[in-house]
Amino acid sequence: MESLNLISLRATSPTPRAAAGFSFQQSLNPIPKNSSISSLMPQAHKKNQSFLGQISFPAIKSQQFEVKDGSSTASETSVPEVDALKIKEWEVGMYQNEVAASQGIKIRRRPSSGPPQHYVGPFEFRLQNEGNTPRNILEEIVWNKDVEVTQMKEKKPYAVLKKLLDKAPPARDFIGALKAANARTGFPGLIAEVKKASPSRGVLRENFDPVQIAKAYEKGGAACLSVLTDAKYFQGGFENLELIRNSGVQCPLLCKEFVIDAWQIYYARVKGADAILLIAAVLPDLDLKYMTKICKLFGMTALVEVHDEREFDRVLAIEGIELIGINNRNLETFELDIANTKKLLEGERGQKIIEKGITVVGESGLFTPADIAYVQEAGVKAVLVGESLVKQDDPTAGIAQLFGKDISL
Ligand SMILES: O=C(O)c1ccccc1NCC(=O)[C@H](O)[C@H](O)COP(=O)(O)O
Repeated sequence: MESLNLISLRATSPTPRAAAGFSFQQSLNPIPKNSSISSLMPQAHKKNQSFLGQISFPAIKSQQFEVKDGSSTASETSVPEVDALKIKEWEVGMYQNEVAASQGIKIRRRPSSGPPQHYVGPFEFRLQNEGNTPRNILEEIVWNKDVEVTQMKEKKPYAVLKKLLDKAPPARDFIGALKAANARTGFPGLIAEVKKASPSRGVLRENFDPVQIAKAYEKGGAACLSVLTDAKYFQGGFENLELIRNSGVQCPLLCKEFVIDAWQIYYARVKGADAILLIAAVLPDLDLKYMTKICKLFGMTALVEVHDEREFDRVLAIEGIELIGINNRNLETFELDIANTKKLLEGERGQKIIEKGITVVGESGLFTPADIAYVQEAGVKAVLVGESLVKQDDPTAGIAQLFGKDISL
């Protein structure tokens, strides 16, 4: 039975929908042109489409991205907000969860039991139950991101970003930089992470100057940099990405975000990102395909992250993916095991990677030259390293220590 816990009681803000979060109408991902919603449904779910028949999809305020002859446009349609429409939005949100679940994705994109907040006069109550309580940290991050992106999109809609895109400097070749570093040093190309804190480790560096750290990494021989842009859980920000981009640092930059909406790719590009992280544990195949295409359109690289065999197989089946990260950290439990990289690259999967010419990045938990040698032996051509470098007083020296050699030369 559902437990009824009063977990918050506060005056409502002037914009209760935004304060409550989980407002779905602006957070629907754009649906590729010429796709009907039923064509996006897995077969197993097609029989269960009672609510779909009643939804007029064009009527939902949505932002649709169109790709035509290599050019991109975004359009917005508005309709009056009515209660019935809100109910439909919930149904669509739940449907997204269903599609994801059918692909083995355990992370729910948003709460499945309806809006968690209930308004009684000026007060707000939350009824806690399994459907509206995140099951793990990754799910919590994703649900919060949904609210955050909805609010950011209101401030900077596609039309605004499109104009800013034209002014952004061209994207740098992320994979090219990794390959060149690998060829030059004989070690995996290094993506060094500019990260102040993380949910699993807390604050990693009190005295955190993103530009100083980025310059130290570049000096130490990093091929590329990864910049955390999430503020709530990692104490990062898009301002860090922008500051580093404008500081004269030449390394291509990865926007380390929790992407749930194509709008975030536009925003990252405007802020100077050359690459962006797409997490297979969060994004269904259709999103991965679609977002990868948007990245290509912008000259950006998608780093598609997997943690287990199922995610790896899904991603290997998608055409056009050139960079795959194997995360040694389970983002639901925080468990770290660098043997995960080896396990996933053994046998047929490793063979497929070679045949398809995909570059693999070993991610997380790399602290010593032996760790680097271990994942290199497993088949990676690049590594993504955060904690062991960012904690060093001198991150330049930290890189030489990590590789057991000065790789800047
Ligand atoms: O690190 C976390 O606590 C975490 C929690 C939830 C989602 C993502 C998380 N980390 C992202 C990463 O995997 C790392 O930042 C990255 O791979 C570098 O790892 P490390 O070298 O171990 O800092």
